[in-house]
Amino acid sequence: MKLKKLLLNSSYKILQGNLDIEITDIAFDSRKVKSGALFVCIPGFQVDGHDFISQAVEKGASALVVEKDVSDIPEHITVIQVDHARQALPQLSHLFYGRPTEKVNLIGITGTNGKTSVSFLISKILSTAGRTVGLAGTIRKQVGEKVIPFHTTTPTTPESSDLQRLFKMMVREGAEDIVMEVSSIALEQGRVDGCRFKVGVFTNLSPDHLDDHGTMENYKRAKMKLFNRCEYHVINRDDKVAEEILAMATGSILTYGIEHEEVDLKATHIAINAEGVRFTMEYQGEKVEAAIAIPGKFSVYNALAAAAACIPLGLSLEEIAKGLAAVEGVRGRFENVPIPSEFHVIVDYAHSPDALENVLHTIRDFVKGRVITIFGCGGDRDPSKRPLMGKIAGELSDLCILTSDNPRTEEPETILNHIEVGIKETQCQYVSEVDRRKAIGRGLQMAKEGDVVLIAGKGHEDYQEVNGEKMHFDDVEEVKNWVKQQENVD
Ligand SMILES: CC(=O)N[C@H]1[C@@H](OP(=O)(O)OP(=O)(O)OC[C@H]2O[C@@H](n3ccc(=O)[nH]c3=O)[C@H](O)[C@@H]2O)O[C@H](CO)[C@@H](O)[C@@H]1O[C@H](C)C(=O)N[C@@H](C)C(=O)N[C@H](CCC(=O)O)C(=O)O
Ligand SMILES: Nc1ncnc2c1ncn2[C@@H]1O[C@H](COP(=O)(O)OP(=O)(O)OP(=O)(O)O)[C@@H](O)[C@H]1O
Ligand SMILES: N[C@H](CCC[C@H](N)C(=O)O)C(=O)O
Ligand SMILES: [Mg+2]
Repeated sequence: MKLKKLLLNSSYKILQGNLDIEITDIAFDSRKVKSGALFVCIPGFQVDGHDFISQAVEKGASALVVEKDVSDIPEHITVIQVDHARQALPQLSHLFYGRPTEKVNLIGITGTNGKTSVSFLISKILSTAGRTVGLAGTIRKQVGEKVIPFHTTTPTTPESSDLQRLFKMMVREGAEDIVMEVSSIALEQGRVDGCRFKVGVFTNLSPDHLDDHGTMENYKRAKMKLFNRCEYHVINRDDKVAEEILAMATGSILTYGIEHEEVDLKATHIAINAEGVRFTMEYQGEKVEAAIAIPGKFSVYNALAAAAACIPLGLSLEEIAKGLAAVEGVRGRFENVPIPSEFHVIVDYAHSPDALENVLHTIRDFVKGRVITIFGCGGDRDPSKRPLMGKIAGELSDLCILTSDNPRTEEPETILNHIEVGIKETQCQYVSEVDRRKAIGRGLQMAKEGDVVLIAGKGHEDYQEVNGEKMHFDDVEEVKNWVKQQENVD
């Protein structure tokens, strides 16, 4: 595509060269530049893309988008200057990849907890109804049955040009609907600018990512950015910030909830047990029985969010209930690990105070024996959540084992000390064991008939990140290995 066409909707200054050149690719990482590419220089949090111009040129870039003044660029390279390179990238990419989001129903989910779960539920409902669905989120990116390979460091919501490329690929593979998680960081950085959403879903808001956003107010404002670019807004009206979102919503509104009197989609007659939840879905006077094989009140909320998102896509309540019934669970989300023992083991991705509290309440509702919680908190992430999670785990468990969860560049012991501050406010017995494998072994060893062992924080993750290195580690696999070891000892 000609550079001139790519710049159609942008304001820019030509520093050198001409716009009548063919662009074959868009890159924001100099290491991935291909011959004929447009290299967009982004000043990042770690390094500055402008410092890698010579590498991009060596690799064959034919044009640059910069926001700073640059010099000594070879004459044959066209250089365009914009105010904000990261903000220019989505618009350029949207045009370069042929406006893919205008060819599908794009459904975006934002909120502190439940994005991955709700996106899986929506995708299951739509695929059960016979539609081809694209899915982009934390666990994987896929279209239909095809998993799209991505580097392990790719964020939940990829950078805008990766995202638009992914959308194009999904459209080519026949996707009619694309369901994606939209993180607050992505909204803040404009990664979804240029996307046209058919439906935007808000699940809930509770403290997390305060290291990135500074205050809850900023965090909330970032989340709200999804709701000025959607045709339909699906809002959890039981959440305390729902009214604020409703007040600024620009499209049609569909609310859901359990407690609030005035919602469009309501769950009543809720029955929760260790296997899952059953409830009645009520919408505009119509009632349908629904069930989903993931326990917890939060599962009812996730099912309602998914159901409400599918209504503007033309699905009936019966089709929605059929899709929910087909859900077999989501990897690492309240995942029951089958073991030949008289106690239960649950692996869950709860890594925020609110998520941990929800999961532990759910377990408390059905546990016959004790609750043994094994968890930690991520390094280089919001330290304010550590004592809060310690307190919640202490209040709702009989025994806690504090351990490592991606310490990254921090000392694992320091993180555990922060968690201890909160757990010490409770009566709960606890031990600290930085080695997660040993911690899991210890928890399982201590478990007796009727107990539930919760291994929280890593869910689907298959690595432990220490000092920039990701080593293979999988909580479910660890439990299975422990079982094998016991069998060998016996
Ligand atoms: C904090 C954050 O948002 N980081 C993202 C951000 O990085 P950055 O701005 O710091 O980039 P940088 O490393 O300083 O590099 C600046 C520029 O120079 C380029 N570069 C760099 C090196 C080089 O040799 N050549 C080169 O051209 C880079 O490609 C980049 O364009 O932009 C990068 C390019 O898109 C992302 O890969 C990176 O995500 C990192 C992997 C990350 O950890 N992100 C997390 C925090 C994240 O986004 N998480 C959210 C939230 C998850 C949740 O909801 O819980 C998510 O959506 O996943
Ligand atoms: N609706 C909900 N409300 C509160 N907690 C929830 C909800 N849904 C799931 N959880 C809890 O939060 C954890 C993370 O859920 P999920 O992965 O769906 O959220 P997410 O928003 O995608 O998280 P991330 O931002 O890390 O990608 C689950 O393992 C569960 O413990
Ligand atoms: N999207 C979250 C995931 C956290 C998962 C937890 N295991 C951790 O490493 O803190 C983040 O990157 O902050
Ligand atoms: Mg997620």
